[in-house]
Amino acid sequence: MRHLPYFCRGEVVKGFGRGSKELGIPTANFSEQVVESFPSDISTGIYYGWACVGNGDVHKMVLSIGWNPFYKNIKKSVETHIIHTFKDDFYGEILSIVIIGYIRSEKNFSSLEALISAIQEDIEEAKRQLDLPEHRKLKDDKFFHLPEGKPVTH
Ligand SMILES: Cc1cc2nc3c(=O)[nH]c(=O)nc-3n(C[C@H](O)[C@H](O)[C@H](O)COP(=O)(O)O)c2cc1C
Ligand SMILES: Nc1ncnc2c1ncn2[C@@H]1O[C@H](COP(=O)(O)OP(=O)(O)O)[C@@H](O)[C@H]1O
Ligand SMILES: [Mg+2]
Repeated sequence: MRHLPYFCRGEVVKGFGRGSKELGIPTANFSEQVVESFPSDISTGIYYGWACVGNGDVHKMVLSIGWNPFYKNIKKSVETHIIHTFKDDFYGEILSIVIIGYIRSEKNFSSLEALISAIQEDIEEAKRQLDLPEHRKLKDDKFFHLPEGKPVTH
């Protein structure tokens, strides 16, 4: 797919607060400025890749780009669920990600449970894909070791 792998860094901002509360799956949302900096022709949908908060460890992640049709958002969002348990929230911190592969398009669902189980399947698919040697190597990319504080995309 075009644009992949895509490296991106930006501040974590507040969303609608649904991820943790309604879905039990928190997503770190990028600011509008970062969302607008994405290539306009990048497909909306669900992706997998690697992510790190500040200078922390690099973890597996799943990412959603789009309008969340289940919730009919008006603004496009780019949200990362990091496959790791954090002790605290990290609003205001710099999140660095590399988007590696596409999983599926965004969908509407007939129930919250159906949305949650689709996301859980995405997480399992991401875990499997990211164990492949060609995907694992991006975990060690120098991008993750550059000094933070430059919320610049490239
Ligand atoms: C892996 C993954 C897959 C998702 N798939 C869909 C989807 O197919 N349809 C949809 O409406 N929202 C989807 N979402 C987005 C959730 O609806 C969204 O993360 C949730 O509403 C939390 O939003 P918030 O950060 O504003 O609280 C997905 C999110 C993730 C992390
Ligand atoms: N594993 C995780 N992945 C993503 N965000 C996490 C994780 N653990 C804790 N968080 C925190 O939860 C927040 C996201 O929760 P969420 O309910 O989606 O709220 P919001 O709607 O404000 O994005 C993130 O901004 C981050 O501070
Ligand atoms: Mg969120």
